[in-house]
Amino acid sequence: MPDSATPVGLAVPTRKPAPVPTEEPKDTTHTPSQRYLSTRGGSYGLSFEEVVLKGLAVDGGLFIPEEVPSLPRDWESKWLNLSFSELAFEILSLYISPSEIPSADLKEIINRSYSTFRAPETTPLVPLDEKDNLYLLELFHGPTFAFKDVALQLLGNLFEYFLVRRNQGKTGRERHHLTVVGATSGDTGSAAIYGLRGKKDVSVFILHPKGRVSPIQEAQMTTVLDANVHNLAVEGTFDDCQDTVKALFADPKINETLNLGAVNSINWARILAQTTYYFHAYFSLKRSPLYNPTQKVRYVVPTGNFGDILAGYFAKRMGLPAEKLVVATNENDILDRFWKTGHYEKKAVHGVEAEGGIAADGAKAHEDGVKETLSPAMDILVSSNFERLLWFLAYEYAAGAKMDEEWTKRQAGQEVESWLKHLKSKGGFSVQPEILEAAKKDFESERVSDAQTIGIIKLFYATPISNGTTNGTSGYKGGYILDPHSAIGVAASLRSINRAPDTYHVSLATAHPAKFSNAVELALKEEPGFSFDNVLPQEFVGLEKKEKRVIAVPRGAGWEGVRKIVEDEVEKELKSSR
Ligand SMILES: Cc1ncc(COP(=O)(O)O)c(C=O)c1O
Ligand SMILES: N[C@@H](CCOP(=O)(O)O)C(=O)O
Repeated sequence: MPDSATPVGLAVPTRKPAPVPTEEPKDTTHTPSQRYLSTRGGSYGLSFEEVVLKGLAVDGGLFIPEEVPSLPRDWESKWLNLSFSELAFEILSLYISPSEIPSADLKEIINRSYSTFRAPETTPLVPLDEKDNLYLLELFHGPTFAFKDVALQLLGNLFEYFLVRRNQGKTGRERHHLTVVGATSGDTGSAAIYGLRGKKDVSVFILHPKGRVSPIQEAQMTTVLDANVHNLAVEGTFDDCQDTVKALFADPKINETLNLGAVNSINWARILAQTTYYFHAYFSLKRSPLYNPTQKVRYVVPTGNFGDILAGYFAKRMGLPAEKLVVATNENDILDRFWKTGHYEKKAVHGVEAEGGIAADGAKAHEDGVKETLSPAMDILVSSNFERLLWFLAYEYAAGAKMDEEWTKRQAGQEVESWLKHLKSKGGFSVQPEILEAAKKDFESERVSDAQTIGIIKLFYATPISNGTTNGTSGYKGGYILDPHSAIGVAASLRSINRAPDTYHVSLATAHPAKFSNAVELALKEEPGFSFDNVLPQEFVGLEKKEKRVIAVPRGAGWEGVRKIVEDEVEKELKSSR
């Protein structure tokens, strides 16, 4: 068995062990920072620690805070020059009181989480076209080269902190053992594995759709040989993996015996952690010598499971002056169709879906409805976090009835539940015109085809960066190599700039291009001087040839088949470790 401190697969910085919590736990009655509701109407009075460890509410809903805190007075001047970690501390402290995690501990967890990032600014803001006010927010400088590291480094350390606190003085089967189950279309899996590999009292099971993640993503996950890491290659789509994970959470038996934990963005801590970079980008802009305070800011987000952009929505609700959040989808465009029509339907109903599963722009539809695109991490039909936005939209609609707060919240939960029942039974639902209007106040949306994605990768490689700095992806001076997901954001940004010139556009760059050789090679192989080897970080060289460990899950195994694998593997682990 490899030593968990010895990096396998990825060359990683050495991690410091988690410190023992600085204060004695005050039995089990940590004063909760605030309580959390379920988007399906339940209110369980749970604390931050409880929602982080549970992941999903028992009614199948997602947790949301009862109150979205407002920003402190003078936040703009007080936070202007803070580092990423200092900013994360200020934001997280609005949700987590020191009685739940003492401030010194929270600071230490945050600092440790971001010490693994390669960029000193953690998430640097790079000017892509200063004339057009277009900036790229590079979120891929963490250990696995994807934006997921920002939240999953923190979540891994939070899990560890809570488990150390719960398990003090306990031995053997008395110890709280967490069984993390997650679904991935490529990036969450490796970021979660990296955040949790070798951690005590945690087993990790990651389900990925076999053959539908990029070869580097697959290797990043399956070459990690730590005993507590289990990769499951599922015959099916990402949505099948996500449905299986949700079915496991809905099963009281496994939930009780194995203490399931979530690493997907259904876990509230993922969203909370991601709000930091929206603020960080805002302050990076404000500190720039060219900043014009009369210009507004838009954030453009390549979107799949709706977790990344939802963090922006929370930042906006807290008070960040984001004029709009722009949803950028690939050809799996359920979200774009929602903003255009008010219908949330699994199956495309507008003109782009042509007969025989071939769309007008040449995209192939899979028999299961998901198109395989050049941005595979966003090949998702049902975006789980959209449910959280639906709750807020339903809440505001219900508030029009001017009833008390309890009634309004209950009403919102019931509305969400009824929409989701329709999604399950009829494949879709429609919202009231007022709700669509409310959704349009904060959001716009764009759909970007594969052909457009390739066009954008080419364009920005061929166009020198306006200030001539070395870009963060390859060291190439002049042009910029975008990964296909980030390219979708940039394509949507250019369209948004046409509608809203004189507005800053912060386009979120969600992965390093080396993870997606297929799209990058397709776009750039004929460009003079281009070589994919120059894009490849040292950490990826030879990765695909390393020893792998993976469990195959045949089509038809169902969630019960996965449950059996999880139960058996956890039992083996517990036997060998205790
Ligand atoms: C590289 C990349 N870009 C964009 C996304 C979409 O993010 P979200 O699912 O939070 O909408 C993902 C996956 O989630 C991803 O891995
Ligand atoms: N694109 C994701 C899909 C899972 O999304 P999550 O944000 O809910 O974890 C991936 O790369 O796995």
